[in-house]
Formats: sequence, C-alpha cells, structure tokens
Amino acid sequence: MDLNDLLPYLVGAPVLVAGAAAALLVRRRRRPDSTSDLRPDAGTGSARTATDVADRPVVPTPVLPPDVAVDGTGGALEGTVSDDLSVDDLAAPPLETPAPSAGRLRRLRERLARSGSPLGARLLSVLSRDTLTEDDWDELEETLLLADVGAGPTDEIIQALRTRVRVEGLSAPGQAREVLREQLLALVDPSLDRSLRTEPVTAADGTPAPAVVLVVGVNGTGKTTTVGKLARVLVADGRSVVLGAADTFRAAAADQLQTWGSRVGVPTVRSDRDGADPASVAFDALRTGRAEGADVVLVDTAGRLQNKAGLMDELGKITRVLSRDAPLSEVLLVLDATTGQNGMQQARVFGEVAGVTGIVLTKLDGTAKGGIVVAVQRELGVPVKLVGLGEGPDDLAPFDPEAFVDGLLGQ
Ligand SMILES: Nc1nc2c(ncn2[C@@H]2O[C@H](COP(=O)(O)OP(=O)(O)OP(=O)(O)O)[C@@H](O)[C@H]2O)c(=O)[nH]1
Repeated sequence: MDLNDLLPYLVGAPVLVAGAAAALLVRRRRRPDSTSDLRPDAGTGSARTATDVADRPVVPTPVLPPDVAVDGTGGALEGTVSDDLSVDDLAAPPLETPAPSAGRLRRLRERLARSGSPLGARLLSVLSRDTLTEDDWDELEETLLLADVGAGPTDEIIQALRTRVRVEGLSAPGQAREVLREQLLALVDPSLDRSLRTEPVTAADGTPAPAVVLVVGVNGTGKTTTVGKLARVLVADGRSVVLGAADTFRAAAADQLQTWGSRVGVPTVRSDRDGADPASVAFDALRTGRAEGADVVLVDTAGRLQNKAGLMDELGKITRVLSRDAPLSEVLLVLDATTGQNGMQQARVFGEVAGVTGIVLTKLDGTAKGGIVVAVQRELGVPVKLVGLGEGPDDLAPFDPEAFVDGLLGQ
C-alpha cells in the first residue's frame, strides 16, 4: 500500500472522530432527562455562585461542554421540557468575581461630567446670580424642561424655589446649592421603596420557590445587558441565579445572555429554535430554578412587538405561566435615558400592560438630562430602582437619590 492508498484514511479519520464527537454533543444537549456531575452544583440542589467556586481549584476549560440538561424529576412544577429547550452552561470560561454593587452610583458624577454640564450645575449657575430677574426664572424653567423633568415637576420646583428665594434670600455662600439640593431631592423622592425583591418566596403548595424577576422594555433599551449585569450583582451578593432567555425574537440575544451568565457561573435556559414560544422558555426557566433550588430566576423578554395588542398577549402569557404558583417578585421596565419623551411613551404602554414594579434607567452615562428620573417616576408611579452607567459588566448601580442629586450638582 503506497501513500496514495492511505490518503483517504488519513483525511477521513479525523472527520470521523469529529463527527462522532459532534453527534455525542448534540445527543447530550438534547436529552432532557440526563443527569451529570457537571450540572451546576449537582447533588447540592443549588446553582453555582462565584463565591461557591472561589475556593475550588482552577480547572481547565473542558473540550466538550458539560452535560447540563434539565433535570425532569427534581422540579415541583408539572410539565415536560420541550425538546428544543436546554439549560446551557457551556464550556465555562474562568469565573469572574463581580464588584460589589454598593457605592457604584458615585461613578455617575464622572460620567455626567464627561457627557456635558449636568442639570444641577446649570441650574446653580443661574440661581447663584445676585438678583434673579424674570428672565433668569425663565432660564431655570427652560433648563428643567430641556433636561426632561416634565412640565408638572418643573412648575413645582420653580414655585418652591421662588418661595425659598423670597422668604430666605440666597445670598449666603453655598445657600443656593443647599436649597437646590433639597428641592431636587424632594422631586426624586427619597421616600420611595427602591429595594429589589429577590428573596425566595413560598409557592402555593408551601414549598420554597425562587423570586422571579421579569425584565421588559422596547428592543435596544438594554434589557439583555441589564439582565446580565443584574445576575452579576446578585452573584456578588452570594445569591444563586438562573437566567431565562425568553427573547426568542433575536437569536443572538440568547447567546448574549448565556455569555453574561457563563462568566459568573450562572446557567441560562434557552430555546435552540428561533421564534420559539417565549412563555414556554420562561416556564422552563422557572422550573429549572425550582429544581436547582435557585434564589432568583431572571427572565429576559423581546418587547419588539409592533402593536399593543400583540405585546399584551405575549407579556400576559409570560406573566401567567410565571405567576401560576407564586406572584412575580419584580417586573422591571428598562428605559433608555437618552430617548426622552419617546421613552415616556413606551413607559406608559408597558406600565398598562405589564404591571411594572420598578424602572431600570439605562445609558444615564450618555446624557446630562437626569430629569427623566423624575418624569418617569411620576408617569408610572413606580420608583427607579437601578441605573445603567455604561457598557462595562459592572456598570449597573442601585439607584440612590442622594448620590444621584449630588452627581447632578457636580459634588
Ligand atoms: N452607554 C451605555 N450603554 C448601554 C447601557 N446599557 C446597555 N447599553 C448598550 O445598549 C445596547 C443594547 O443593549 P441590549 O442589552 O442588547 O438591548 P436589548 O433591549 O436587550 O435589545 P433587544 O435584544 O434587541 O431587544 C448594547 O450596545 C449595550 O451595551 C448603559 O447603561 N450605558
């Protein structure tokens, strides 16, 4: 046998080996009832956290993905897993340890400074003038309106400032700043409960169930990014998390979410089929969360529907399947702070449809118009709970009214 006779075998052998490996991989990923020690925390019943894994020896990234098929026996919920759904925790890269979330809002000051003169600084430059003419008051009003504060709140703050100036005068050094700080803080309303409900709950049958956080909003506002960042915040706080990729409209959204999760050891439940039923993915995410004994299930949605009826149908179905055994813990509406009044229109629609419990204002780093915080809270009657301060993985901060107002004032 010369070299020419051997050539087909030399070429064919690696192809055969690769083919067999691929077949194995597909079978393992599709098999809904398989179990493996490579499942997130197999045997302990809880999903991994970065804290959990911090003490473990560093293992090289496996060549084949771990078998993380849904365990069809452990969950308290009824129903079987559709064939095209899978829990993916593929080829985990080395886990990252996210930064603690406390104090992150302080970074806003630098970001606001970079994106132009913040609202507070502009107001202050007028208020610090020796005597305030009607033109000055008009300038203050215009500044507030341009910063998206909204007509009602703008009237309120102008009236309050006029009274303070008349009664107290603002001649002492620093007094204008102090009065403005107080008024802005009153508008942002420090009395609102901004805590995120992520404690496990008790299901109707008396068993513990994960808190479910549903994330809604128009496409492009930053929902997927926010879910990823929020998973990191929760992991940093020692919570176990399962992600649900119910944005089945854009195939890349599930990949994007899975990448976020895998960086901090959080599994993602997704569909391998484009345009799969989002409610079915959401349901399986919750079922997996219960089976894994996770603290929180975070569900990303598409929000790309053209009309309100379609949106109502889709979100209604998702909410129904998620709240069958226990009420949703949070419905977070993600709004892009740079879209101004357009964003307010979206807020109204989602407010009617989804029973929003909190607002996440993203891209606050890209605008000096912090007034949208006030406008959107007034419009929906729910607090801003989180803000996005950039594209970095830890650029999501719990909203703190005092730090925010100080950021606006350039303090
Ligand atoms: N500067 C800045 N960019 C952000 C922030 N949050 C998200 N983004 C960016 O906004 C873009 C859209 O984010 P996605 O998370 O894909 O938006 P989405 O709402 O999930 O979009 P769809 O999946 O199409 O519905 C990405 O480039 C993000 O990096 C933020 O707080 N600041």
